[in-house]
Parts: sequence; structure tokens; C-alpha cells
Amino acid sequence: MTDDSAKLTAKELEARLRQVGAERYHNLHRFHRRLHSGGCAYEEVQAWALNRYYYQSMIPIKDATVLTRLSNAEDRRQWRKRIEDHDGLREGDGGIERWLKLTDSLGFSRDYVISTEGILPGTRFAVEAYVEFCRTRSVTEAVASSLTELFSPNIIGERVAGMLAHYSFVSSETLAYFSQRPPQAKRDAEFALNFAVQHAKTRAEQELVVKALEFKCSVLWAQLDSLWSAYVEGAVPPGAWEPGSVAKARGEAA
Ligand SMILES: O=C(O)c1cc(C(=O)O)c2c(n1)C(=O)C(=O)c1cc(C(=O)O)[nH]c1-2
Repeated sequence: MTDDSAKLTAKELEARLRQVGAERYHNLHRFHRRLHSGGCAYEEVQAWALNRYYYQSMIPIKDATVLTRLSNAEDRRQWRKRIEDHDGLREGDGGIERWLKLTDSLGFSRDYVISTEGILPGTRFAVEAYVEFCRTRSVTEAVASSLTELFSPNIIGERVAGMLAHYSFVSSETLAYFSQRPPQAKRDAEFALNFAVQHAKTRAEQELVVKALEFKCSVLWAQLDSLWSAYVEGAVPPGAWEPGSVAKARGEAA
């Protein structure tokens, strides 16, 4: 008979977390399959990039929130690299800037993208839920919720290869955001995994770590569900970006 309350070894906890990824990570979502295999129309790729800007732009805000909750200087030194990666060390540098190069290349004005006025409600609520989770749950759960990054190097490899092969309107320059991410994600995921393993002191806390990763998989999944409903099925919610409304997206008078 197994004892459900027995603390897992570090290896067992890692295996549980990897199992969550195998079952729930957003590489399994039908929108990603469509995106990576060349099935998306130009407007669907535009919508994906526009909406994902909000995720990108809120990540350093989420990370700054987590930073304030880390009591150890070495942990903060490690964590703050995440903010530097996204914001850059100077103007014109960093992940957010590289994401904007992608939205530039897809015909959006920067003002429109940065305003986030055209994003889907589902994107907004999912991303806000992630930031709120990291603000209000234990710091161990907040760190553990970033563990989807254990799985992101694989999906990024698949995405870049697939998009370059299938879409003439993207290039390695416009997808430059992704070329920097895999080593950063590997470094960050290693830190987060060690942190979660060391700080989850009881079986109950380990279960909360697993739940945090499940929650984060849902944050990513929900964003893709919203994209599918709006731009594959065509049920664009009121106020969200309408495919073809390029003038508005470019900041020109309609
Ligand atoms: O391209 C992707 O599929 C993907 C996934 C994830 C993820 O799994 O959360 C992140 C990123 N990209 C990413 O670029 C990124 O900066 C990032 C930060 C975080 C996080 O939770 O702190 N996840 C991710």
C-alpha cells in the first residue's frame, strides 16, 4: 500500500512535474499545431502575435512581483535576470523589443500593440490571473508556476522551424525573439525547479507545487482557446482586433 501523505523525493517530484507538462503543456493545443504546421492564415498569425504581446509585456511585471517576495539575495540576483531579459539593459534591447519587431513586421503600429486595446478578453483575463497568482500565493507556488519553461525550449524549436518552413511572411529576423529564449528558459527553469524542490517541505506543499504548474498550463491553454474561437471560428468578441482592419492597427485614419 502506498502512503499518499509521504513526501516525494526530489526525483519523484520532478517526474510528477514533467508528467503535467506531457499532459497539459500548450504544445498540445490545436492552435499551436495549426500555427506550426502552416495551417494558419496570415490574420491568425497576426492575432497570435498581437495577443501574445500582452503575455510578454506582463512577464517582467510578474517577475518584479515575485522578486519582492524572495528573501534571499542570491535568489534575487538570479531572478532579476528574467526582468533584464525582457526589458533589456537599455532602450532598444530585450525580449519585449524583439516581440515588437515581430508585430511591426505583421503590419501593426507599435502604439496599437502597446495599447493592448485590440487583445481578446480571454488573453487579458488569463494573463492577469497569472500575475495575481504570483502576487497572492506562496512564493514557492509563484516560482513553481514558471515551470512551464521546462518545456518551452522544445516548443520554440518546433515553432521556429515550422513557421520558417511554412510562412513566407516570417523570417529568422522577425522571429529573433525566439532565438534568445531557449538558453534563458533552461537557466530559469533549473533555478525554479531547485527552488521548488527545496522549499516544498511537506507532501502537501509539494502537491501545491504540482497544482501551480497545472494552473499555469491552464493560463497558456486558455489564451489559445480564445484565439481559436475568435480567429479560427470567427467569433471575434466586441472591441477585439478585427482581421483586415489594418488601417486602425497601423494607427492610420480609417
Ligand atoms: O513560446 C512559448 O511557448 C513560451 C512559453 C512560455 C511558458 O511556457 O510559460 C514562456 C515563453 N514562451 C517565453 O517566451 C517567456 O518569456 C516566458 C516566461 C515565462 C514565465 O512563466 O515566467 N514563461 C514563458
